[in-house]
Amino acid sequence: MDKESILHLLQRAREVRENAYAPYSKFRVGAALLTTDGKIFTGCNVENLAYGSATCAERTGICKAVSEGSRTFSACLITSDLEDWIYPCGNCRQTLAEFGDMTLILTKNEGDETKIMKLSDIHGGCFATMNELLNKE
Ligand SMILES: O=c1ccn([C@H]2C[C@H](O)[C@@H](CO)O2)c(=O)[nH]1
Repeated sequence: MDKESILHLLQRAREVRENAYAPYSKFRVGAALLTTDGKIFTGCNVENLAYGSATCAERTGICKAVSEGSRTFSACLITSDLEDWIYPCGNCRQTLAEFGDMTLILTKNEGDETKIMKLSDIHGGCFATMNELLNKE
């Protein structure tokens, strides 16, 4: 991916981070998903009093995209309030893996430094497909 496209995704993720509803954690996250046909879907985290049922930014973005008919992604960029790299949580890794081995673009709270990898490089114990799950011992 070229630098310009990455910076555009970063800008969109920073914008949507402003909409994070995070009164409990006070930790805002923004994600921007790029589809294989060039569309961008953004998402922020949306919390509620039952902490465990918060929706992460990445899953908000995936749900928006799938609801609008897009299921094939080439990249997911994530940004947050953290001064360090933000990595997707286990639930999000599994949700992203459901839709293929996309590129992950990790960033920090500010600046345009990126860490780029494939989801499969970090998704560890997650199963990529139902077949993989069923074929596992
Ligand atoms: O990759 C991540 C990690 C955390 N969060 C959210 C969930 C919760 O609202 C808050 C604290 O974990 O950050 C995300 O949206 N994405």
